Amino acid sequence: MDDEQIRQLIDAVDDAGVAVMAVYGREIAVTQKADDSPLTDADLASHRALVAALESMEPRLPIVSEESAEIDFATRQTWDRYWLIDPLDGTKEFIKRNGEFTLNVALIEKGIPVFGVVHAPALPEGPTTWWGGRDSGAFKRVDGGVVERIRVRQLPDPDRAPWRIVGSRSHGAETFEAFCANLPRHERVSMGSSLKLCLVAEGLADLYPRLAPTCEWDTAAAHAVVTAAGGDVLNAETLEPLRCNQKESYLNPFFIVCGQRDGRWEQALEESLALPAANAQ
Ligand SMILES: Nc1ncnc2c1ncn2[C@@H]1O[C@H](COP(=O)(O)O)[C@@H](OP(=O)(O)O)[C@H]1O
Ligand SMILES: [Mg+2]
Repeated sequence: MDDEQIRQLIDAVDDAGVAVMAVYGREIAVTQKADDSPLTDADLASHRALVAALESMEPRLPIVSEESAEIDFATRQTWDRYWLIDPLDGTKEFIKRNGEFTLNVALIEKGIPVFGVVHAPALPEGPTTWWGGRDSGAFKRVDGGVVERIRVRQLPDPDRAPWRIVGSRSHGAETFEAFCANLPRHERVSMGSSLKLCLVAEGLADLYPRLAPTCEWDTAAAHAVVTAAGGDVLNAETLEPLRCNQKESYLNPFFIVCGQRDGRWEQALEESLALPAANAQ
């Protein structure tokens, strides 16, 4: 991605954020999808805006969106590069109107999220965008202000500063608790959507254990930001980096997001994965 493409992409996600906020400002009609997850007009408005923008970009690449994902694996396997989007991540938080939802666009190359944009249009500090890629580093901009370079932090000595562990507001509380129970002194932060990965990318959280289901579109864009900021998104069983487009299903394995790589949490992960709740994926 060159600078002009990055600018175009960030503008496209900003514009889709405006479409989402138009729905946020009025009464939100919610329907249930086949898998029982909620869907609003905002998911669809954002999907349409992002797809139209990506289709106008060069080079033209295939697109997988949470709202248009029925593409068989045999076809997807032939793709070297494609866009993977979650038009509205944290739909439950959107409905609760707590601001913790995001728009997500990732560029996937040979299964690896190499560039990502995450946009949170309704945070108290103002509309916020994180982006990053393999060749460019990771950045954040709040409310159209200055662009700030971001970086993960080193896991502190817990006797001096507690580790900061971020978990979902709405999913996987049991396995999150089990993981935390095995850690040294720490504090817990609850957050909706891919904002959890952005907190790690910025060095505002140390670990995000996700020992509960997610899909590839939930994580890919923020995954690219985390790796560009010096962190990792690792399969919780193998500790190998997460990859997209390796199988028919879009489900991610359980994973852990960490800042600067450090083995001090591996024992806690092993112990929490041994629990029945974690094995019932
Ligand atoms: N049983 C399940 N299977 C697959 N994905 C799930 C899931 N339960 C939750 N998720 C994913 O978790 C995301 C929300 O995570 P969090 O609780 O951390 O905000 C949802 O994103 P959407 O809001 O885009 O549907 C959804 O994709
Ligand atoms: Mg999602």
